[in-house]
Amino acid sequence: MAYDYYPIEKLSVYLSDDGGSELTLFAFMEAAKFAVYWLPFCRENNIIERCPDAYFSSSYTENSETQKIKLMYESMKTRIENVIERGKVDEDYINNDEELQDFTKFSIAGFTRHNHPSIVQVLLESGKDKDITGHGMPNLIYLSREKNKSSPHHFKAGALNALLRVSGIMTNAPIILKLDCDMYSNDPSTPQRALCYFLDQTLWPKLAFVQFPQCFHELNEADIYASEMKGLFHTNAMGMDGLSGPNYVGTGCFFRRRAFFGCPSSFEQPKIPELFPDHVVNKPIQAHEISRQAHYVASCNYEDESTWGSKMGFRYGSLVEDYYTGYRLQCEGWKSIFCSPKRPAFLGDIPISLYEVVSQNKRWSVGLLEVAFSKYSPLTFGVRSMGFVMDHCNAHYAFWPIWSIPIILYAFIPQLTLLNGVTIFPKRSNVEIFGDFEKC
Ligand SMILES: O=c1ccn([C@@H]2O[C@H](COP(=O)(O)OP(=O)(O)O[C@H]3O[C@H](CO)[C@@H](O)[C@H](O)[C@H]3O)[C@@H](O)[C@H]2O)c(=O)[nH]1
Ligand SMILES: [Mn+2]
Repeated sequence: MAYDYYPIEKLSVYLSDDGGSELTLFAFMEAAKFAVYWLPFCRENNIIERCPDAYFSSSYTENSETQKIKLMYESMKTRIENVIERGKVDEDYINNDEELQDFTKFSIAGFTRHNHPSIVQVLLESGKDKDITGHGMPNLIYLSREKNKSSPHHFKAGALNALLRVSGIMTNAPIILKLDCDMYSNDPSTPQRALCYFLDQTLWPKLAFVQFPQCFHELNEADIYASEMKGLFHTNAMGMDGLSGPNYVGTGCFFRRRAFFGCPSSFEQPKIPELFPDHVVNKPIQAHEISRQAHYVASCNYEDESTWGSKMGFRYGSLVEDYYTGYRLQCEGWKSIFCSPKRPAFLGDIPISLYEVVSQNKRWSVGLLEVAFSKYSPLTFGVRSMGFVMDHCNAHYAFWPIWSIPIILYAFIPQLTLLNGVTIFPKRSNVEIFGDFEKC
C-alpha cells in the first residue's frame, strides 16, 4: 500500500486467505487502521524501508515522531499476537457493530477452512477512506474464496484465479503484481520499474510479465541447504532473458491481465463481459451489484464447464503452478522480462530447517514431473511451440528432479564399494588417457 504510486487511488491491494481465518481478517483490519498513519509517515520522511517490521529493525533516526509511530506499530502487533494466542477474535477486540457482523461470517454452523462460503470484505475504499493528512488511501480487499469438499480447489492456482476474477469485477486494473505472503516489498519505486517495460511500445504487444528475482532475508551465512537458489532465480533467468524471457517464479512478478485470456493474437472469452480485461468498472467497489458478482465469481462452481485453468488464468495440473503457467504462456507466444535492480525489489522467507527444505523440494519435484510427463511436455509440445533453445531451458527445469537418481547413486555407491573392497573408479595406471596428458 505504501508504494510510490500516483495517483494512489488507482492502486488496489487484494489479499487471498485460502485458510478462511477470522484471525487473518482481524490482522488486516488492524493493518488498515495502522496504514492511515504509516503511509503519510513514509511519504513525508522519504522512507525507503516501507515494511514497518524491516524499518524498525534497521538503524532509523529516533525522534518523537518515530517513537510515536513505533509505539503504534508495537501495540498493533501485540493485539494481533493476543488474538492469535486466544485463537479467536474476542468481543473486547471488536470496535463496532459493523466489525461484529464481519466476524460472525466465520462462526456460521459447519464453517471450516475446507468448507465455507466466499467472503469478500472491503477494508479500505479509495475515494472514501483518507489518511490522517487527508490524502486518499488505496483499496484494500480481503478475499476468502468459497470451498467445499466436493469441488476441486486446485491449491494456489485456484486461489489466484479466484483473485483474478474478484479483482476483475471490483477494479479490473490492467497490471497485476503477484506477491506471496512470505515476501515483503523492499523498494517503493518497484511499480515504476515494471511499468517502464509495459509502456514500451516495442515490447507491449507480446509482453506478458516482468519477473523480479526471488531474494531472501535472514539467510544464514553458510546457507547449508542451498536454499538461495541463485542458479534458478538469477543466473538462468538472466540467460533466458536473452531469449523469450524468464520463467514465472510464483512471486515478485508483474502481469498484464490480458495475458491470462489467451494468446496475443486470439482472445479467450470469459463467461461474463465484466471479466473482459479491457472492461472499465464504473461502479464503487462497495456497490451491491459489484459485491454480488464478486461473491459469484469466487464460488466453487463458477469454473464448472469453463476453460479456467486450462486456457485461461493460472494453469491447473501441476503443483508448481508458477513454472507451469509461465511455460504455457511462453508456448502461447507471450514474452517476459527479467528485472533485477541492485536493491532487491522484494525480500522473502527461506526454508531454514531440513524438514522444510525436503518438503519444498518434494513438492517442486512432483510438480515439475507432472509437467514433464503431461501432454504439454517440453519434449513434445514445448519444442513445437517455442523453438529448440527456449524449450531446452524449460525442459531443463521439467526434468530437473531426475538429477536425484545420479546424485543418490553417487552418494551411496562409493561408500558401499569401499566397504566391500570393490574398485569402481579406474586406477590411474590403467588409463591410457592420463599417460597421454602427462606426455602433453
Ligand atoms: O493451497 C494453497 C497453497 C499455497 N498458497 C499460497 O502460495 C504461496 C506460496 O507458498 P509457500 O509455502 O511460500 O511455498 P514455496 O515453496 O516457498 O513457494 C515457491 O514455490 C511455489 C510452487 O512452485 C510458488 O507458488 C511460490 O511462489 C514459490 O515461492 C503462499 O503465499 C501461500 O499462501 C495458497 O494460496 N493456496
Ligand atoms: Mn515461500
